[in-house]
Amino acid sequence: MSAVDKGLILVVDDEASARRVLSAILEQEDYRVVSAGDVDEAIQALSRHDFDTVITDMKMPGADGLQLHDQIKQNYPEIPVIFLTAYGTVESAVNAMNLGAFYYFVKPPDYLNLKGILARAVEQRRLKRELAQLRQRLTGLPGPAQFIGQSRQMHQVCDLVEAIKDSPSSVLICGETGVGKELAARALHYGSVRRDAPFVTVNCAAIPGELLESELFVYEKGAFTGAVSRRIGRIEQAAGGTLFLDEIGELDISLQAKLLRVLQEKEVERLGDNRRIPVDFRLVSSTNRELPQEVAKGTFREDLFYRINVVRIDLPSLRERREDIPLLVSEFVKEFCVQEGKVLVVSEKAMQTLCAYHWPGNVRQLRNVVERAVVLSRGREILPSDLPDEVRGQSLSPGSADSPAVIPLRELEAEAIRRALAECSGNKSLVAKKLGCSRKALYRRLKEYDLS
Ligand SMILES: Nc1ncnc2c1ncn2[C@@H]1O[C@H](COP(=O)(O)OP(=O)(O)OP(=O)(O)O)[C@@H](O)[C@H]1O
Repeated sequence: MSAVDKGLILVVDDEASARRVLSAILEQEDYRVVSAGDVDEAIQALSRHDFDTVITDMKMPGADGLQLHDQIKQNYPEIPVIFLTAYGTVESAVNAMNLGAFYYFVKPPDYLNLKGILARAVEQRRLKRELAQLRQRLTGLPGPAQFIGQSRQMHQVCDLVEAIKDSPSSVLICGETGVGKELAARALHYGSVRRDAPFVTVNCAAIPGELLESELFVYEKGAFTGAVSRRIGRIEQAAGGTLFLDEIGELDISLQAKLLRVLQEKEVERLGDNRRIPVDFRLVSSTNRELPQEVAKGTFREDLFYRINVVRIDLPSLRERREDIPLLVSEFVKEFCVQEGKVLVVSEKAMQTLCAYHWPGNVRQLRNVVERAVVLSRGREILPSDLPDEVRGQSLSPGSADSPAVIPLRELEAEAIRRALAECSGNKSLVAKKLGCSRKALYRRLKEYDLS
């Protein structure tokens, strides 16, 4: 970061000369500037960079400044927006200020005045950012969970979480490793009426059988070899709150029977003194196994399966919702830049590489890759060279270590469209040209594969 870096500004104007003049003036003042010629470009830029302020023209062909303002207020409410407007649109700019815009100037603006207002906007943005960080530190982690994702699948998950959060019914969260199952469990708890009671996690895969039993149920001194003092088991600890059994598919068959009894009788038998204690908790479980298959094999009790699976939440893998990758990347970059004290953006090529990878470890892997890139990056941009070899080197060639030997044609076609969209920054005419199909055919496939 330059010692005099004053902040990152997005300038939006359909007139190239107006963009150039304003950008040059701001750069002279030690602001960094990204410019966009229309609202679509501006929205793409917003998903990639963490702007301190947006300065936008009001009237533009297609979507106008007001629509951009709406989008910013919805998705990035902390970014101040300054309007540049012609005399004819002053009324709209005043309305926008009533809806939360920071300021407006009639074109051509008095640049001295504009610089003063911009400095205040940037300062306000920094204060809000600091406040959010302080709040997060004060409330302490683990806290309420925040799902990042705009895809249709993530909207469906969030709607389901919202609909069932206050119900006492048991929930089973299914999905591959790293898709956010624990995050969903936290969202359920911290969004619910139980939020002030404990959220207790037990990882059934990480704790061996006998120890797991002692984790779950109270044990007394001498209850079994190694038990030296009295302690409240996890089930009792979750009283009034949520018990999250991570990887429930790993629970051995004798513990499955004990858990089933607890769920049926709403009582826990204390290990060691055989007293029965009433318990009230909501059970949320997660698994990356196909439990019906385990039931069929006899390794998971059918009666327990029905008890824990009253409501099922399926979390999609990251490759099934690639449109969320740019947003996840930019949020993780912001988070790790704060941690590392850096200011970084992701280069176009690096973002394309991230969007094209198939992410077997899902969001966890993406988060780790971004953290590593932020730590390694030496310049102002994250480049493909800051990404690990496996992410850079992946191709759709059959038989490579990570990719399946046979790729369904639909998947190949959807992948080709995603890559072209990323390469052409979403310009549909160019995408259609590059793919050698008509715009109409492209739009049909975009709809069919749910790509935006
Ligand atoms: N939608 C999301 N938005 C933001 N962060 C996410 C999202 N999904 C997952 N993460 C992050 O990815 C990491 C892994 O998430 P989590 O532990 O919830 O996954 P999991 O499905 O429970 O994994 P496992 O099956 O391996 O236990 C966490 O750091 C989590 O915060």
